Amino acid sequence: MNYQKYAPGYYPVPQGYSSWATKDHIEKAPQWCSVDLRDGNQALVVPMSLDEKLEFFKLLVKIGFKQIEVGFPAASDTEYEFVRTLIDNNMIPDDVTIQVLTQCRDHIIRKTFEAIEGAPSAVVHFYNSTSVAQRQQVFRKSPEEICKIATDGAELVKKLSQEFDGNFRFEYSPESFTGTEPEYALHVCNAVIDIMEPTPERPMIINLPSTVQMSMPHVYANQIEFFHNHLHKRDSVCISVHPHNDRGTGVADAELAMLAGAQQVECCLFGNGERTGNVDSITLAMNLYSHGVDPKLNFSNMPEICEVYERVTRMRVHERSPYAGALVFAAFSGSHQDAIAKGMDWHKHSDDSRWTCPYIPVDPVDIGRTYDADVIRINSQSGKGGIGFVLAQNYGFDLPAKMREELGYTVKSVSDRNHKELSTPEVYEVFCNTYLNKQDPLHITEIHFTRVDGLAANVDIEYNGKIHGCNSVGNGRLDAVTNAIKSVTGTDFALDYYSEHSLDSGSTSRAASYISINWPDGTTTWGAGTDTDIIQSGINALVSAFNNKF
Ligand SMILES: CC(=O)SCCNC(=O)CCNC(=O)[C@H](O)C(C)(C)COP(=O)(O)OP(=O)(O)OC[C@H]1O[C@@H](n2cnc3c(N)ncnc32)[C@H](O)[C@@H]1OP(=O)(O)O
Ligand SMILES: CC(C)C(=O)C(=O)O
Ligand SMILES: [Mg+2]
Repeated sequence: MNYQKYAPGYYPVPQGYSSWATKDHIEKAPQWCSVDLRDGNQALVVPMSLDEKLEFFKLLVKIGFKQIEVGFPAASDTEYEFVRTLIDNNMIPDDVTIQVLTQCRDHIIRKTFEAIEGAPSAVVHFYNSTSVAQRQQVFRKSPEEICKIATDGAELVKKLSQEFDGNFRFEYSPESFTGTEPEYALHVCNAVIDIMEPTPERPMIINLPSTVQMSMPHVYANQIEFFHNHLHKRDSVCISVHPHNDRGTGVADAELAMLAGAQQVECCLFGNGERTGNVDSITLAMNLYSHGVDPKLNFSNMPEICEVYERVTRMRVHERSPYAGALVFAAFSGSHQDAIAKGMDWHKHSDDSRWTCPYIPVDPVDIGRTYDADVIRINSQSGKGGIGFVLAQNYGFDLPAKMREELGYTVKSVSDRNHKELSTPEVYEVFCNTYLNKQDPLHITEIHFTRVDGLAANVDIEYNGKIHGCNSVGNGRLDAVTNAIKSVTGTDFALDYYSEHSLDSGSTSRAASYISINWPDGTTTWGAGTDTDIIQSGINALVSAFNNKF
């Protein structure tokens, strides 16, 4: 790889434009502008059909976008028809403004106005490339000639906005801004502002795209602050950013730019868009949300958003896509699971309403995900805490700590041996097969208790296929049965641990019991039992613990 072939292609602003760096918090949501239906759409292998665009538009409205770039009407019949369909069928809610993109070329601008004629509220977004590379290689024009493309475009947009019926506002982008000298880009933008004559009542948008991301995010933020300080009619101009993600820092670009004075962010769901995509609206909004700032977008039904997005764009939401991916709340590793299970429990019983659960930046339930299916996932990296959590959450078994540890190793080894994740029912199956109500080689077929001095038990025990009748005594029922088992089997062991809890609520509730017994050779075995009768549940646990020795 010949790194000498490359050099930085960006143009930093002079020193003195980084006061944004003293801020560590974004205080309010920006004006969001979805560019899913334009920048996102133009990057798809198969652009969306009219019906797909309509469905996506409705999804964006439902999420709460108030400004939606709906297309590039001059690009194709579908794009044009889509815009006309929205307008002609009154499908644009009163509080939503549509936006359309056009190059600064006469026939394309005219076609764009035909597409939006009669729109209740529309932003005409016109652009031309200003970068050094495009001036040299694509347009082969001087800086002033390139500036004239912008100002001619602005003149025509302004003229047609007075000729066509509709309520129009304007956005201008010096496209390839990040490859443009900031002073020159500022000169072009100010020339456009001077023509459009925005007012505080009818502001225009100056969009500073990182068309191709070329620098680290702080360089971009400095550029935004430079514009914030030097744009004409600043009180009548909304600074917008439109970060792409070539260097993988689109979110950082947008966030630092907001600190530096950007008021609008153009973005796409799941970071769809040209090449590596546009900045991801979900990450940006949820980053605000997770800091306690109202993002003004609603992602409470993330599974539905993923489903519609994947179907209409034919793209895939990556498993690690922030906040939305299938695995972003999943913890496989033992120490994470342990901390999460304890954190969840702490939150259940704490008065502190703020979410601080370890390893999970937002409560999955807030965005329509579930704890059991999404959070604790079991494989060979898992630990007793997580495995215990899965059993407790889904089946109500609250295992004693030592037993949980033993089950943990058993479950891990099954996953390791089979080289696969274990589903919740599979974890339960391992628990049942290993501990629950085990009947072999010993099984109690009949049992009667009578109270004398202490407790007497008359027990029929099937052991290794043979039935043995036995009378025994003890200081309680479990003790009497323990003595009967010892006498029939000729073994010696000591009851070490016993606990029980109810499994379900109501009159027919079952009890779950856990018993460990110590053996003369120093080993310990565990068993679990269930029954509607609490005594029988304890006996089942005892028998299981006994059987686990053999
Ligand atoms: C960074 C971005 O995302 S910008 C948006 C990009 N999106 C798209 O291009 C999708 C939609 N585009 C299209 O469907 C087509 O490109 C159309 C319909 C707009 C135009 O189509 P065509 O005229 O056939 O082709 P094309 O786009 O290649 O035109 C290139 C010409 O436009 C000029 N041009 C390109 N962009 C601009 C602009 N913003 N302003 C003025 N002129 C421009 C080029 O210099 C070139 O000029 P030339 O004919 O003198 O060589
Ligand atoms: C049209 C412009 C804003 C664009 O998409 C870009 O520069 O990335
Ligand atoms: Mg773009």
